This record gives sequence, C-alpha cells and structure tokens, in this order.
Amino acid sequence: MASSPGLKLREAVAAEQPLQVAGAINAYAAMMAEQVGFRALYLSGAGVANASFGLPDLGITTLQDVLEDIRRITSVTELPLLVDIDTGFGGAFQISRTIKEMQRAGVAAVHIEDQVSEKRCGHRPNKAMVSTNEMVDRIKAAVDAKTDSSFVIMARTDALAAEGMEAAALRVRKYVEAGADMIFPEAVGSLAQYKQFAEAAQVPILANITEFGQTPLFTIEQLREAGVGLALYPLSAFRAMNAAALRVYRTIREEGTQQQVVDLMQTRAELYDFLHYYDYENKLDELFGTVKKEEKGEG
Ligand SMILES: C[C@](O)(C(=O)O)[C@H](CC(=O)O)C(=O)O
Ligand SMILES: [Mg+2]
Repeated sequence: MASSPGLKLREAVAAEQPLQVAGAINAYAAMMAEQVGFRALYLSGAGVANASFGLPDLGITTLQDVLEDIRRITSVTELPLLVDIDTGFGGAFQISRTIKEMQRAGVAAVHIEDQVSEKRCGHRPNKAMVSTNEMVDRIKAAVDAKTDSSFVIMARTDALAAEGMEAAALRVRKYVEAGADMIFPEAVGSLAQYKQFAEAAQVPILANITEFGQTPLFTIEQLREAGVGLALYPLSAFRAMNAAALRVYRTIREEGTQQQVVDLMQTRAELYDFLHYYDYENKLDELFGTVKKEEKGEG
C-alpha cells in the first residue's frame, strides 16, 4: 500500500486549507464528488440513518449498518473517507471493535462524540453530554485500537450549546491530551468561536457547515481566516437530491408525465460517464466479443 487512508487524509489536510470534505450518501455520490475534484469524503451518521434506513438521527443505527455503507463507498473511490461513528456504538471494548472494523474497511478517520448514547442531531436542542472523564475514556479506547498510527481519531464535542465556550474549550484540551488527532466542535455559531476552538485544540479543527442548523454557511475564505482545518458539507447533496426527487414524484403523479422535470435530471450519458460505463462495455467486448461473433457465425 503506497499510502494508508489515514495518511492520505492527513496529506490532504496539509495541502488544502481548509480541506473541503464532501458528504457522500452512497457509492455513486462518492464517485461524483471524487470526479469533480474533492480530496476527501464523509459518511454521515444522519445520512446512514435517514437514507439507508428511513430512520431519524437518534443513535438507532448500529456499527454493522454503517459498515455496510462504508464498504460500498471505499470499494469505488481512492479518496480518504471520514466516518461519523456517533458515540462509538457502546462501551470501551465496543469502541475498540468499531475502530478496528473501520480500519479494516478502508476508512481514513472517524469522529466520536461526547453526547450520551441516546444522542441527537448536533443542531437540535436538549442534547445531554457525558462527563469529560467518560469522553476521555472513549478517546483512550479509540486511540488504543489503532493498528495504523496514521488513522485519524477526531473527537467531536457537542458541549458548546449546553456548557458554553469556556467549558467546551476545556473539554477540547482534555480530548487532545487523551490522543485525539483532530477536533470537531459542533453547532458553532460564530467565526470568533472557531478561532477560540482552534486556539484551544492546536490540532486541525473541523467546521460542520450543515444547512438549516446553528452554524451560518460560512465561506471557505472565512473559515481559513478563522483557523479551521476542515470544512464539512455532510448532507448538502443529499438534501438537494431529496428536493429534486420530491418534485419529480409529485410532477409525475399530478401531471401524468415527467416532461416538465426532465431538466432536473442527470442524463443517461452523464450517469454513464461518472460510472465509467463504457470501460465495462469495452471490457465485455474484449473478453467475449469474438465468441459472440463466432456464435453468430460471423467469426
Ligand atoms: C454531521 C452530522 O453529525 C451527520 O450525521 O451528518 C449531523 C448533520 C446534520 O444533522 O445536519 C449533525 O450535525 O449532527
Ligand atoms: Mg451525525
């Protein structure tokens, strides 16, 4: 292996500041994101729950559920993948197992958070936190389970909303001391707060630029200025896909034809392009083309 997934992510973080990380809801979305030039991908916990299982993002999906989506993505892209493992799916030994399985599946990085296991979306009210010590134990268990030292453990803190800036920054320092390689401060409301988190962390921090939440849609220049290392767009394409799909379903149902919404659609040619469809067809011809001709009496 020329470069491990973790190393690739670290190189990308060093090369692009902040590194734009594209949420990919499935394998085909990952291929599109890669081909338009993103250097890192993200598998959202909310995305796995919503899209793959039709469930809300409330800690209902399991390690195996997430792994299934991961394998589909890592089998079609060379890009490093950051994965949302929520609270790690259990106690210390389960967290250890989660980290080992992630590495086996070709993941570059995970983020593990300090909410209680009955977690909520980070941009919803009434989140409950575990103590700093309990989160430190989660991080220690995760770091200890690394078989590749370049694999990235990112600690997410949801503490800003419940405990305020000072307490959240203190948690961040403790999480880095415990071995977190990167920090994800969740539901941040201002660039000044990002600056404070970056200052406290002294390791790359991630800005979650998710729509319809607590964080304004800061630009990449603003985030660079604030000392942010990674900019995440976890569900942007997914939300757009959903809106387009809904329009298409409604139109077909109401108008009895899709004629008015064809412009919303990716064409067959574009689809085949992203899939490298013609390479597959050529391979078929190369392998079996002559046999078929012989069968037809043409060979
Ligand atoms: C990043 C996140 O954890 C996710 O699962 O994608 C969500 C995103 C969202 O709900 O907008 C979160 O911020 O909690
Ligand atoms: Mg999540």
